[in-house]
Amino acid sequence: MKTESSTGAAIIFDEVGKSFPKKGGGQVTALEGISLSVEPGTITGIIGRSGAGKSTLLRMVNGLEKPTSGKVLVGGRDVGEAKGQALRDIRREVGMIFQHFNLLSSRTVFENVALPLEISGMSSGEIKKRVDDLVARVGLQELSARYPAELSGGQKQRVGIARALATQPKVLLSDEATSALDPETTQTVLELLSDINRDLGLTILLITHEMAVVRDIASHVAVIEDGHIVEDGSTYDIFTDPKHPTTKSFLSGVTGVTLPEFIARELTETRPAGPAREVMRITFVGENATDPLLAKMSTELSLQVNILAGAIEEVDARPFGNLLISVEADRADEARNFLQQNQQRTEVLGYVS
Ligand SMILES: Nc1ncnc2c1ncn2[C@@H]1O[C@H](COP(=O)(O)OP(=O)(O)OP(=O)(O)O)[C@@H](O)[C@H]1O
Repeated sequence: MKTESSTGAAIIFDEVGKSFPKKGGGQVTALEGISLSVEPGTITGIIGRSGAGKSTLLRMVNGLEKPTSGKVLVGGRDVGEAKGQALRDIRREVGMIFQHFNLLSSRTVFENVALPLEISGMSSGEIKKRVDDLVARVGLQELSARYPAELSGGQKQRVGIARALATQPKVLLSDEATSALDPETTQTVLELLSDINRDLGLTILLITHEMAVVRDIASHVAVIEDGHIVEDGSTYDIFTDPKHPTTKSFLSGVTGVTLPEFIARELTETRPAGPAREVMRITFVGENATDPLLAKMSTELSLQVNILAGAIEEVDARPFGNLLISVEADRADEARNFLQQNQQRTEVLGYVS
């Protein structure tokens, strides 16, 4: 089902800084030197811990916060400089959804979605048509006359999404929109956001503290820490080849591949004297991700490979595998060369006797 189509707008952060006055004098620096280009029609995740600056960054896109330095451009327009009608125009093009939904409890589903259109002065006939369409798009046509208190969390977020889309925005901001939902409901809401992105082409910028959300929906990701972007790129590249320790720590819970406890306990950083095995992580990426490379390596090199843990996952609709193996330490170089020649990444985790 397609409502009136819109096209996404680019969002550009150009050397953005933001500080707040501190109680009792001085300044708190919330963001510093933020440069990031969000392409029109993409879904970008901003991930960071509490207090990293995510909300401040997001709120600059609709002018709820103004940068102290640098510029934020939405569809080429400078949000920080915009005032009056120009700012209202930008805000109409930027919808937002929230962790706690922010619905009006005294209004029905229909009336909540209609609110931004009433404010914009649209006729009631046009409002009815647009709202019915949006309520159907988010799958709530049967519940249009219900009040928020009569809805589940997932249904409330669907109302929030329909309301955010009412003014046919070019950008949708999501402020931890699935953090208050259970995992199953989170999946259905993320799928709805993906469908909306695909059907309407609007740009989605979402903040989260969960890499699983990024994996499931975003094509790009920026990792933010203490007000700085420490790493950004395509979700696939970040998942398969993270560089920064913060990114690695966000990923450790989500790639789901860890050493079994009895091996982790024995693992040493340096090779022990005597016979030993090297433990390595192999990241299978791209077209070779599902190839039976290990079997091939074992046969071609006559090498005994022990598989310790592993999984194949999908990121941005592309497979990547994560395998932890051990091989005889004396022949580990041969194994690494073989894998690298087949375009796979390896990382030495340590040694066991
Ligand atoms: N209005 C404000 N006045 C003073 N300091 C602020 C204000 N808003 C944010 N800050 C400070 O800026 C920093 C970044 O806050 P921000 O809310 O953007 O982080 P966050 O990553 O969204 O955190 P959370 O996930 O907990 O919401 C924090 O140190 C915070 O205390």
